[in-house]
Amino acid sequence: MPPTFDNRKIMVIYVLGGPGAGKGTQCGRLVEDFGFCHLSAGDLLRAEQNREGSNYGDLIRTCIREGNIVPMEVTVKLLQNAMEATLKEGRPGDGWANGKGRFLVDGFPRKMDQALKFDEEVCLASMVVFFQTTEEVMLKRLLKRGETSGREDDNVESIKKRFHTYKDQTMPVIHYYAKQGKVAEIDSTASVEVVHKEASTLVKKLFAAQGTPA
Ligand SMILES: Nc1ncnc2c1ncn2[C@@H]1O[C@H](COP(=O)(O)OP(=O)(O)O)[C@@H](O)[C@H]1O
Ligand SMILES: O=c1ccn([C@@H]2O[C@H](COP(=O)(O)OP(=O)(O)O)[C@@H](O)[C@H]2O)c(=O)[nH]1
Repeated sequence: MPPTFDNRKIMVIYVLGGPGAGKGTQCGRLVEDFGFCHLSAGDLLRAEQNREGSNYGDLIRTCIREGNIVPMEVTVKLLQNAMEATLKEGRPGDGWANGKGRFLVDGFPRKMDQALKFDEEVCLASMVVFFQTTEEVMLKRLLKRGETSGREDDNVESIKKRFHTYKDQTMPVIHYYAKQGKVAEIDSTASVEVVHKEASTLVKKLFAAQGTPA
């Protein structure tokens, strides 16, 4: 089966990094700069978990609390549906009309099976932006976020499990795309502003290389 989306019309950038590395924050800033559609796999899963009538609520809740990866079929379908809905809506004037669009896919793929399935059945990513910092920094940020996020996984026990899953399952994905020359690494230890400048420069370079207007 050919991929659902045509890479001549769709640009996808994967945004990866450990839990609390700053993926969501930086995606928000890049949306302001470039008008991307920001799709957070974690947010889509949490919305599905809370959707009345969902068959996956309990499965997603348990996986998230335990820091495990939800079976790929669920997440890939949610992303695919969200992309289709966005493209159908269209946002003329923002590079979205006529089935064209650009997406920041945040926190995905975090396991090899997801990466292979999305590449094969949905579309290829142009680049992986990889936010890298220490576990110490991530732990501190997540505990602070946990004071207000209401997230069931922003506690020490779940965070430790998420770190383990990240090293065990997600780092191989980053190595896989690095071998394809697609990974751009950014040290996200610095302030939001400093990290944002670097991320923004990277995206501009990608647009220039692809002949896409910023
Ligand atoms: N560069 C930064 N410096 C300090 N705090 C940050 C920075 N980037 C993000 N944060 C904060 O750290 C927490 C985790 O960031 P978030 O973007 O949610 O990470 P992720 O999506 O990678 O889990 C949030 O509370 C956010 O406000
Ligand atoms: O493709 C994905 C993305 C997220 N998750 C689950 O959602 C949780 C939270 O992910 P999110 O990206 O929202 O937060 P982060 O851990 O990066 O802070 C993860 O620990 C996983 O349990 C998943 O199963 N598959």
